[in-house]
Amino acid sequence: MMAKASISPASNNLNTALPVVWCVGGVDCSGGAGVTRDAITLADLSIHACVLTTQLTVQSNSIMLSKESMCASALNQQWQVLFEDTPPRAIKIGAIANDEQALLLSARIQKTSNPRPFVVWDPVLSTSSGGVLSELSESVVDELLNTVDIVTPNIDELTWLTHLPVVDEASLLNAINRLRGKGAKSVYVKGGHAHWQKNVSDIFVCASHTLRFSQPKYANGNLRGTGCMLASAVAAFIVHDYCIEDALTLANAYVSEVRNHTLPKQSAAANANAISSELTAYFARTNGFPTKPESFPLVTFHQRGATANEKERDKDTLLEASSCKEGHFPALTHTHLGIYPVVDSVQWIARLWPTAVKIMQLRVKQGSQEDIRQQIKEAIELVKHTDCQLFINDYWELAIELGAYGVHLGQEDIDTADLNAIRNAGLRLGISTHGFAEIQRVRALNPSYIALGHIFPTNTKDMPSKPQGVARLEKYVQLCDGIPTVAIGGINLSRIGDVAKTGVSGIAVVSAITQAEHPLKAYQALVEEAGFA
Ligand SMILES: Cc1ncc(COP(=O)(O)OP(=O)(O)O)c(N)n1
Ligand SMILES: Cc1ncsc1CCOP(=O)(O)O
Ligand SMILES: [Mg+2]
Repeated sequence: MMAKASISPASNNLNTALPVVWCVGGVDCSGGAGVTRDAITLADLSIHACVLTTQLTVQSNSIMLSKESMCASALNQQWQVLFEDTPPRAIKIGAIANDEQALLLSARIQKTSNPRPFVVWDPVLSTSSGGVLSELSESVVDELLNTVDIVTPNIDELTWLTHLPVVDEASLLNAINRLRGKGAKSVYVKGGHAHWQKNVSDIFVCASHTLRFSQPKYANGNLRGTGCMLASAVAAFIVHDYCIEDALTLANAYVSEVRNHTLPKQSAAANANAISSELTAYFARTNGFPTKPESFPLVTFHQRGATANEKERDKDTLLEASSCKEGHFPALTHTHLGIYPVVDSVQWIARLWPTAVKIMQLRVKQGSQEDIRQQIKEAIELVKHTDCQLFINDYWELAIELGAYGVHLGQEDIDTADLNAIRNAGLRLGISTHGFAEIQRVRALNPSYIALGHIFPTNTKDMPSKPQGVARLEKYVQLCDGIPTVAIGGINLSRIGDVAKTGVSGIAVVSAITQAEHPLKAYQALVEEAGFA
């Protein structure tokens, strides 16, 4: 499983109906960007926004006339009055007018502990109409970088923060490294202005890994404030308890859906009514939680090595990211999978196959290579002339050599396994995932099924991630968009009914069968309770 950056949002002291996020930034009197855009985005994602104003900008959709900065003590008062009443679970910072404001904010944030809010800094330098909003000295920028959890510049802002030109992939990575060297815990650079890229490719870098988020090139039309929207959405999804990788994936999909939803379509109706379409295009429509599979970015992932050659390896993976393996793994023979027993010996396969089970997995975690090889061989032999689709966990080379039906791999395995060899040998491939980012990573590989877990707490395996629950499972199934899905983790007779209602294609279980007093009866009861009979 991909290592998740360890970031957890604080919880509110107040028993408010909605979680609270503070937006700190400038008021754009046209409503297109700034804290107005933040508050609308947050409300759209079921968050209450408190607004701490740093400056009033007098601007329309096309021109910025002037700005009036708030003095630091007025900003301080806003902080004080809100803090007792509606403490934030996250803070989204936008345009900071000057050093005084910035130092006040970083001092306040550093003193806020227990619970400590998650802080996103979108370092807005200027308006889309060209007005400069922020003048910060280098030491103050560094202070802020060391205070916040994530900084989200676009390419120009990255240059502003680092004083480094960013003109291609190498200089982009160099500037990100500079930012991290200055103390930024994690950096998310928006690639919208990266003229050298074929697709829009945003990049997230933290201490342990790098993720790329790619979308086809888009036109923003008259839509403003998409950077504010993205950073606010990240704060919102963190507060809704998503890990940072999933929060970024969801925020990216959210902005994409708002854009698609807002910009005029090239339809006859839009053309006939071009003037009003133009006008409405300034004003982002609300969207709610993103759900459309086509608006989610392609995600590629690279674990950062601990060796000197790290830079080179990062580069390799990033290049590889754009060429994400083409082709599909073979489809499953039966896609209504039903109950999917995952067992640790060939004896269990022998015991269960008379049930007419449609899919099983041999997951052997102990024993000599010779013993494992023998078990895989016998298991393949046992199900050879049956309907049962047998997947071999981990041992993809043996699975190919011994002619298995399929292989099941985890997130780390797909970094090292030869996926082309598996596909060329005609084996099916199932892959484990643990959230939105991993699903988007894996969808691009066109596997035979996607496993989703762990849904409930489990004693069978130590899981670094949190249980996902049935509500998220339902969203994951929708995102898999027709690729067969398998739910796994802590699923038993009392939980299986709710799991089956999500529309998942199969339900994998270990202990509910292998620790049952009567495993065959337990299998049958699960089939019936899930409505798979
Ligand atoms: C159906 C199914 N889903 C998930 C897993 C877990 O696989 P993986 O992440 O490779 O972890 P291990 O099983 O190897 O511990 C699975 N085996 N089957
Ligand atoms: C292998 C695995 N991967 C995610 S959860 C899990 C174990 C599931 O076992 P159980 O069904 O006993 O909770
Ligand atoms: Mg495995």
